[in-house]
Amino acid sequence: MDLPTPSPPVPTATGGRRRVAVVLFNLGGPDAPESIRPFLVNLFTDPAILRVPGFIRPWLGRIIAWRRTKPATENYAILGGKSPLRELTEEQAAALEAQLNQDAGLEAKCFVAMRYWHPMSDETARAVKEWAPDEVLLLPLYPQFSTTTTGSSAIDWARAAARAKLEAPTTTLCCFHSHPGFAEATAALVRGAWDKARAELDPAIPLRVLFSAHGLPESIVKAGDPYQWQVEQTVAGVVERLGLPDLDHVVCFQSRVTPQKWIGPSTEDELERAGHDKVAVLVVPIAFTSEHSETLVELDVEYREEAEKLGVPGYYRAPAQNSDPAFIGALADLVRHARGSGRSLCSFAGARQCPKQHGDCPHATLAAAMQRAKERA
Ligand SMILES: C=CC1=C(C)c2cc3[nH]c(cc4nc(cc5[nH]c(cc1n2)c(C)c5CCC(=O)O)C(CCC(=O)O)=C4C)c(C)c3C=C
Ligand SMILES: [Fe+2]
Ligand SMILES: [Fe+2]
Repeated sequence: MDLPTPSPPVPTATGGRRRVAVVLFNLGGPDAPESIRPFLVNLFTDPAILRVPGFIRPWLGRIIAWRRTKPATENYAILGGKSPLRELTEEQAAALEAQLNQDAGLEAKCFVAMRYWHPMSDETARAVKEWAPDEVLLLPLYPQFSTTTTGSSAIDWARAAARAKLEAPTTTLCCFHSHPGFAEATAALVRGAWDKARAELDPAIPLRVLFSAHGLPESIVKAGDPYQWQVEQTVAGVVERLGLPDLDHVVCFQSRVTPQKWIGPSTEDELERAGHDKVAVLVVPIAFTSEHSETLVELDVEYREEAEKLGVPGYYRAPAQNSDPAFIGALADLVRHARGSGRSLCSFAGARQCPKQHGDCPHATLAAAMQRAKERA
């Protein structure tokens, strides 16, 4: 990917170890039942999510959030009334910080900026400013780039950083969908789950892997989002490293929440096909790097029940990466590469061009969108 606007490294303010603030982006989740409605309002009034004219958005977003509150509350009730995302992301931040601080010449501090619930960009940008870093690295915890996730977080960060008068040189990492270390770490987790499932299952029953990614409205992909293509790249990289010849596998999409047409096949349709084919399934979450409501409720409760009803002869689930040391090692590698790249928007070493989006690439236009957000702040 040709990514614009180089920002050359500057000498350290301290003259000693370079102080690098790493800001981990994630979506965020409610921390109590009463946070569910305002969290959903934040989500559905985001222009990256609800793509309608600006004057309608605050109204329509609140109506959609109001309608979504009941099913979301039921889901979070299963998890004790809150999302585990904040704690899990903070654990990832602490593990990454420990790895990075083993590097000579580097003093790293990892911060968390959630898009729709606390800690959000404004409070994190103020904390980063107070720490006075020599440079800032923005690290999405979404492996694949979508304007609805990484793009939205980066734009929100640019606004918040400008308001906090945080002027340290900043590098934004766009994605790491087929980074070798990430693919290796993910494949090891899938392989462990596969071996466990195979050991439990009747040897006569075939096992199919369902790589289940978060869905997106089809219109967002048609508008140029490289997300679906990058999900396919992740799956290809993981399958290559699994060492399971002729693996029966499919990429599918879960968590449809609006009535528009979403990209497919849906994970539910794939469960139906597995029931029809009488094959057991190993479901692998492939677009989230930590457990949250869509893995712990949708995959572990709802789809499991659905699979039973559909006559699927076995249902297994691979864990999300969370603070798996190999995954954290891959993040550390990404941080080292990105901060040394001399670019303000950085891809990872060996990233392949997205064939459809090249020339009109959302990563390339992200720099301009971040600049506009900064100017408007
Ligand atoms: C139009 C709506 C949505 C789009 C597009 C969307 C994209 C998207 N989301 C994730 C990852 C997560 N989503 C989470 C929660 C969540 N997402 C939506 C809607 C859209 N997401 C809603 C309404 C919610 C709230 C929960 C619910 O009502 O079901 C979460 C956090 C879950 C938690 O534990 O709190 C994550 C993470 C991706 C990767 C993505 C597009 C690529
Ligand atoms: Fe979502
Ligand atoms: Fe691209």
